[in-house]
Amino acid sequence: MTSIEVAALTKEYGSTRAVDHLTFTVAPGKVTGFLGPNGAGKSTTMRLVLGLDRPTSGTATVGGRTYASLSDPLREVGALLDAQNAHASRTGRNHLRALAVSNGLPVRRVDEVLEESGLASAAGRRIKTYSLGMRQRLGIAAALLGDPPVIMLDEPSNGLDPEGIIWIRELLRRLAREGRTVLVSSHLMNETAAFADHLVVLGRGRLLADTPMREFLDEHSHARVRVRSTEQTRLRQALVEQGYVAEFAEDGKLTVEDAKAEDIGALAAREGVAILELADEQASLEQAYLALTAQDTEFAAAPARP
Ligand SMILES: Nc1ncnc2c1ncn2[C@@H]1O[C@H](COP(=O)(O)OP(=O)(O)OP(=O)(O)O)[C@@H](O)[C@H]1O
Repeated sequence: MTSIEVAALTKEYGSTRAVDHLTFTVAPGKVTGFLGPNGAGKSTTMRLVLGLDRPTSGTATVGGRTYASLSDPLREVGALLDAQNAHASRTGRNHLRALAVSNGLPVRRVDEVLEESGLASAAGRRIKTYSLGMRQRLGIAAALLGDPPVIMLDEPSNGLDPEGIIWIRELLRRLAREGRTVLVSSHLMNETAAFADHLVVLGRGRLLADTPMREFLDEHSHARVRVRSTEQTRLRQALVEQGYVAEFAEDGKLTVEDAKAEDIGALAAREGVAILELADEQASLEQAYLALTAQDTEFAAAPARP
């Protein structure tokens, strides 16, 4: 079982600290979602794990060894960093064949991964005719070529259509079930929640969260009720008196935090207020994530002037 270990990792580009004293471990048998806004340092961290860049300080290792010291790297770590860097005038199949041959991998793997990534029928076409989604699939096929126990994918859903997004989700789940170590970056919380067992969140190069997905969900998505009645102001008053936080939404409905529909319905009945609409709602996970990273977004839009 092979983990990815990042320890006190720091990378500076001139005066920019892209990765700031980062420590976390990516465990086998799980999909770990690597989240953070643009510029948070996700790609830099992955590049450092792959030895494509040298850390300013700290270490990034796979199974206790640096990538550069692995004797058979493609059999140990499969990675998708930039799907655009394949040789555009080659066919998809030839691109994978060249990779297999130069890395001493069995050529039969080429057809297996083409099949697995849904590219079999396009394998004879030149990569320059591929859509962005097909290039992503080709990049993922290349990452799987050596049948590695560790897989790192940087924004693999980029350019994929809804069918492709479901495919990647299922692929990631399967790779984790097979006991592999799977690290997948994204800047979308809801997308990540659909496949990740564990979350590592970065903001401006720093670690903001390293937590099981379940715990993040329990902690950050709370129950809330939306209610519309014949007497909204009176209902709100009654709710506030009972200790609820109840605010008017733009559509005139009341939003009651940390509440259940059945309790609010019962309270309205006691007050003699007629309910017109009543629904349980989960606060958006995306909002919790945005709140977590709000201070650390490099390219946040300036707030609108009133
Ligand atoms: N080669 C480089 N030279 C100078 N600065 C760099 C270099 N690579 C990354 N950076 C800077 O380091 C910071 C982290 O970038 P990085 O690409 O790792 O973030 P990211 O989380 O992957 O974001 P994105 O989702 O936009 O790819 C950014 O401020 C970026 O501008």
